[in-house]
Amino acid sequence: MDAMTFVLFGATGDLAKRKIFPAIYNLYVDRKLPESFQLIGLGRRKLSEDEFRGQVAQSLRAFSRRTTSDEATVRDFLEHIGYTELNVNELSDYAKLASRIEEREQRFVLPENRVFYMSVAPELFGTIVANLQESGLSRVSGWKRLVIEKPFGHDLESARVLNASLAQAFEEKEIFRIDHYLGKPMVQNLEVLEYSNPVLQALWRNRYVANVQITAAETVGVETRAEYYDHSGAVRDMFQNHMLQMLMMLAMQLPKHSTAEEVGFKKRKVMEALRPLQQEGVEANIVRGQYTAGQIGGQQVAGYTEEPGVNPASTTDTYIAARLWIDDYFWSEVPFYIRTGKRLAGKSTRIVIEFKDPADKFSRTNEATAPNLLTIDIGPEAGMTFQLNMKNPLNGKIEPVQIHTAVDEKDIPEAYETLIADMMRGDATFFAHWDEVELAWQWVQPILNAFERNELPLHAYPAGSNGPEAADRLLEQDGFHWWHDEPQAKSQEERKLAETAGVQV
Ligand SMILES: NC(=O)C1=CN([C@@H]2O[C@H](COP(=O)(O)OP(=O)(O)OC[C@H]3O[C@@H](n4cnc5c(N)ncnc54)[C@H](OP(=O)(O)O)[C@@H]3O)[C@@H](O)[C@H]2O)C=CC1
Ligand SMILES: O=C1O[C@H](COP(=O)(O)O)[C@@H](O)[C@H](O)[C@H]1O
Repeated sequence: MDAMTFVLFGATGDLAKRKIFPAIYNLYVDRKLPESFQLIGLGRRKLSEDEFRGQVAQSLRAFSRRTTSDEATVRDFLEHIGYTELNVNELSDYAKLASRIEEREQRFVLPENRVFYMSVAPELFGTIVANLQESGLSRVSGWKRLVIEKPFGHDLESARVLNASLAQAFEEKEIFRIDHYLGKPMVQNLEVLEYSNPVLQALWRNRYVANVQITAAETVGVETRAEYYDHSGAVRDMFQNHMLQMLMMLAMQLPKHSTAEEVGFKKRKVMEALRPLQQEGVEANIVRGQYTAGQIGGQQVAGYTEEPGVNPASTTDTYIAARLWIDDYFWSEVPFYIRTGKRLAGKSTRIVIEFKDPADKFSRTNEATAPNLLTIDIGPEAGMTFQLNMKNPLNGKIEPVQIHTAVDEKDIPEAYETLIADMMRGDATFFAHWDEVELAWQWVQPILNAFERNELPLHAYPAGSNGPEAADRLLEQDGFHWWHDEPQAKSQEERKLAETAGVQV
C-alpha cells in the first residue's frame, strides 16, 4: 500500500471518536496500514498534540475491537498522529495546514499522496473542497482522494449541487462516498453467495422467487441527534442510501469482474430498471410511520415528539416501508418490500428471499409445504439460514428445517475498517458512486414531495412493536406477510386459505 498523509476534518467529533480512529487503529494492529502513514486531525478546538493524542487513546480504549492493553502499541500508533487547529471557513488556516503537511512529507519522506476525509457536517463539504483547491492542497504530485460521509445532499437538487462543487477539485474516481452498509461483511457477501453457489445462481430470478424483503430494524430512538434527524427522517437517513444500496447489491446481475466500474455499472442498471413512483402511486406503495411511547426491553420509552430537541408537532417519519418493482428480465413481477424504522421490537438488519411454492403438492400425502426461505442476516449477527422441507421421521409429516450458519459481528472487521482499508488501496468497489446516488434520489423524490406536503397518513406505532399495521397490509395485498424473527411454516396457499377463513396466521 502506498505511503500517505491522511487529513481528517472533524477529528474531534463523534464519528472520529467512535468509528474512524478505532478502525484505523485496528488496521494498524493487523498491519494493514502502509509503513509510512501520517494522520493530521483537524478541528477548531484549541488542543495541544498531547491532549489530542490523549483523546484518541481514550476513544481506542472505548471503541476498538483490538486490545489496547499493550501500552507500547498504542504509543507507537499515536506517534503517527498529529493535530492542527483549523476553521474550515478560514482560507489562511489552509496555508498553515499546507506547511504542516509539507513539513511532515519531507521529514518522513512521504510522497504527495493525500486523503482528505470529511467527518464534518455536510454543509461544510463545499467550502472545504473550494478551500482545498484555492490553497493548492489538492494539487499533488502523487494521488489524492476525498472521502465523504453521508448524508450526500438533502434531495435530488441539493445532491446535484453538492456533486458539482466536489467535481471542481476531484474527479469521480477520486471521490469515495462512504455508505457503511456496503462495508458490512454480509452485504459484501451477496455477490459472493450468488457467484460461488450455482444452486443460488440458478434460483436468483423471478421464475423461482416469490418476493424479497429487506429490513433494517432498530431499537434505538432518535438519541441525541434530533437536530439532524428531525429534518431528515427515515427516508433520508436510511432508505435513500443504506436500504437502496442493499437492494442494488442483491438484485444486480453478476459482473464478470468485481471491480468498481463493473459493480457500479450493474448497480446502476438496477436503479434504471426500478419502476418510477408516480406521485399518485406513493400512497399505494409507501407507508410512513412515527413511534409513540412504548416499552423496549422492559423499559418505558418516550414517543418521538416527546424526545429532546424534536418539534412537538413534528411529522418526521421514523419508519418507512415501501413496495418496489424492478422491471427487468430477471426480476419483473417480483415485489421487493423494504422497511426501516427506529424503536422497533428488535435490532436486526436482514434480507429474506421467499421462494415460490411448488406448483404441485407432494403427491403421496397431498401436504402443503412451507416456503423455502433464504434469510441473510446482515447484523448484529452476520449469517445465513436456509429453510427447506423434509419428512420428520418421528411423525412422518413434511416439516420445515433450517440450515443455519452465523458469526458474531464483533468478531469480524467493522464496516469502517474494511472501507477505510479499501479506500487506502484506491478500491472504490464498495463505495456509493454518483450515478447510483443520483438515481436513488431521483426515485425517492416523489416520496419526499408527498411527505413534505403531508399527503400520506402518518401511522403511529408504539415503541417496541413491529411498526405500523399499514405496512402489513402492503404485503397482504399481494398474499404475503413480513417474515419476522420466528421461523414460519405456513405456505402461501395455507395463508390465503386461512385469510379467507378469517384466521390469523
Ligand atoms: N456520528 C455518527 O454516528 C455518524 C455521523 N455521520 C456523518 O459524519 C459527519 C460528522 O458527524 P459527527 O462526528 O457526528 O459530528 P460532530 O458534531 O460530533 O463533529 C463535528 C466535527 O466537525 C468539526 N467542525 C465543526 N465546524 C467546524 C469548522 N467551522 N471548522 C473546522 N471544524 C469544524 C468539529 O470540531 P470542532 O468542534 O473542534 O471545531 C467536530 O470535530 C457528519 O456529516 C455526519 O452526518 C455519518 C454517519 C454516522
Ligand atoms: O447511518 C445510520 O445508520 C445507523 C444504523 O447503522 P447500523 O450499522 O447500526 O445498522 C442508524 O442508527 C443511523 O440513524 C443512521 O444515520
